[in-house]
Amino acid sequence: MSVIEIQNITKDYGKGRGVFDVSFAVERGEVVGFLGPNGAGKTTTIRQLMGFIRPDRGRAEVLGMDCFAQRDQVQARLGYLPGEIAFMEDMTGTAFIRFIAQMKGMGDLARARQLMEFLELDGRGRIRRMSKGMKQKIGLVIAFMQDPDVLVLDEPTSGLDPLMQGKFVQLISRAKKAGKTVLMSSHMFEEVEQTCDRVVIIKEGRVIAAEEMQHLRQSRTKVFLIDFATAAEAERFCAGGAGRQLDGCRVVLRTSGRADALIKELAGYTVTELATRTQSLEELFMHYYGRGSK
Ligand SMILES: Nc1ncnc2c1ncn2[C@@H]1O[C@H](COP(=O)(O)OP(=O)(O)OP(=O)(O)O)[C@@H](O)[C@H]1O
Repeated sequence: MSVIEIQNITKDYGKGRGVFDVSFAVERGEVVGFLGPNGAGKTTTIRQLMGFIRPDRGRAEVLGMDCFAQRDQVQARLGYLPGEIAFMEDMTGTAFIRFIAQMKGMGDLARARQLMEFLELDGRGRIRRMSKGMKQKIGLVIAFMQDPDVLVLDEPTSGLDPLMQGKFVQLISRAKKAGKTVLMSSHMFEEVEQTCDRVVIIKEGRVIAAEEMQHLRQSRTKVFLIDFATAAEAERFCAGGAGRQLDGCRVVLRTSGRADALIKELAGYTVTELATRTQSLEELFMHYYGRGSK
């Protein structure tokens, strides 16, 4: 049985807004990225998973529990980071974390303290005066402090600086090693690439692709920039195969093949410069986002 199971959920807000017939599952120990452009339906899907809203049709389950009918149990078992966190602004960060821990029936705050230290969060000030990044750290401490088996994170690194984004990646890696199950929505391609086993891509309320990260990595094309000693050599190379573009003494080659064949072919030429660039994950996703819904 999958840890998270979403079956054909539809939440129709009218005028084509909402989510439609969304299905996917997350297995135990898997880290899945939930990606899509603004307004695609990521938060709407996650809110149904948390039991905050009831699907018009379909069913969402976590650990075998119905997310709406058994929402109290589901919410108690999940580590959840909302996209927009509602804080008690007059409390200090530490007091708020303590308050949530009490509500969750947690006696031991050692893990919360460790997380605050790891994220370099000084929780003494009032939340009202905190930056977005500091508030996000509070949200992360709350999501992780119970050491939950399942984590659902909506835009976890929004507002975090690159150093803290790196720390977040470490948090996820540790969670994965400990066998936790993670679903996270994100706009940050780099962190998704570093953390996720699989991605589910949603566009205009519908899932348009679900891919293994390994497969995505392999399907990225490489771009080689090859400078030849003479334009004649560049022309000769260019005529030798597909995907080659001539620019004076330079040839731009796009390929998803291995570099080995290219290197062997180039041995017959005088190459003055060779540079390579891999298509970024962002470019690859743009290809999906740009594609029409199925
Ligand atoms: N309560 C609501 N009433 C009406 N429309 C809504 C409601 N909640 C969301 N929507 C609409 O549903 C669509 C999906 O919104 P959602 O917040 O799920 O997108 P998202 O993928 O999380 O986007 P973002 O990355 O911008 O947060 C949007 O068009 C949004 O305006």
